[in-house]
Amino acid sequence: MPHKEDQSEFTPDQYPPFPSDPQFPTVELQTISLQKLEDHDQDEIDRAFEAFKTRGFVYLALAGTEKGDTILHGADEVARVATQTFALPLEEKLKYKPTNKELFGYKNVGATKADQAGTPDTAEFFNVSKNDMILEDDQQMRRAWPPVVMENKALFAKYCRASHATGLLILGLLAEKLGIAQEEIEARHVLEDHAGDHIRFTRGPPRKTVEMPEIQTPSHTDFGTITILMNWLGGLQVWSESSRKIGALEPDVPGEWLWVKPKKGCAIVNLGDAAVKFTNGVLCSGRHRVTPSPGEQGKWPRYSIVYFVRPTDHSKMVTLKGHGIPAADDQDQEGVEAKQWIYQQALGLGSNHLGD
Ligand SMILES: O=C(O)CCC(=O)C(=O)O
Ligand SMILES: [Fe+2]
Repeated sequence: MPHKEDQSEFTPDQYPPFPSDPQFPTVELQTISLQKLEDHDQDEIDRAFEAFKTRGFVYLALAGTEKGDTILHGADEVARVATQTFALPLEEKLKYKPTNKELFGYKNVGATKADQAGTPDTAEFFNVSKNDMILEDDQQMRRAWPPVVMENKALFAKYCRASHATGLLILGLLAEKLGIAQEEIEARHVLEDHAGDHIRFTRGPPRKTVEMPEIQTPSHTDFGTITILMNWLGGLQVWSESSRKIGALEPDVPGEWLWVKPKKGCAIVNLGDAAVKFTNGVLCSGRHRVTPSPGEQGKWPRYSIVYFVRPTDHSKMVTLKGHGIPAADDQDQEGVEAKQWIYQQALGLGSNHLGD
């Protein structure tokens, strides 16, 4: 078992606040109430729709609903498991590298290029597959997981179910606004069907210098449909201008990086490239990256817990039909399957840790 001090790496009670210095300009995101969305509050749905069309990112206030409370409290527990996972020796973690054109398992520091010059990233990830975690105890998993993950399977299963359902609730409401049939969304995101969905633990090292030149996670848009992110320290930045170009490594429109201040009681929810694809660019997947935390916050290692909702492996990646979706020339085609589509996006980001 890991030592007790390994767990002290995640100490949210001790974190200083995000600095209010103008050298760290922050983005204004809409705060959307999960409870109001669950209650089908039309004003809240309209605000969420606008935000996902223009910026692709919102704060989602979680407290007060069963799913929201599971994510809010579960994220702290998952982060504690993350500290134990990352505390394993590197050679042990490397036994869990991705295989089979999937992104599950361990991504070591430096496995991705942070820029065109090939500068290595500084964050490590561990991606825990939804489909393995939601199995009954007597069912065969597709992959091997470290004992610390296996011991917490029930926690992960609960977290996956709550996050998946929250993502689907939002996607269903956005689909309704666009006139997309609910079955089109549901059929592509059946919980038990195999998908690239996973809980990602991320760990970024404390900042080495005030200048903080290094990038923990390079500029990207998420590949899946919707992402539910829990973080406690600053470091996440979004590109100020929205873009609907799928797959580019760097921003393709002029703008600047703005910090996303973590907000207590809220998840940060953003759409991914699959949502852009399904809606022919009506919905936006916000470009983002992770740098070391600003100011005093940079003294702590930075953890985040991310849930990626992705289309199931055999879903066809085509533009869906709906009154709010401009016609696209792929609408009557078969489309590439999601698993292949996502793998290609990952390779496009310069990942060199992926098996095939
Ligand atoms: O750590 C964060 O705040 C964001 C992580 C992220 O963007 C990702 O893992 O895709
Ligand atoms: Fe991301």
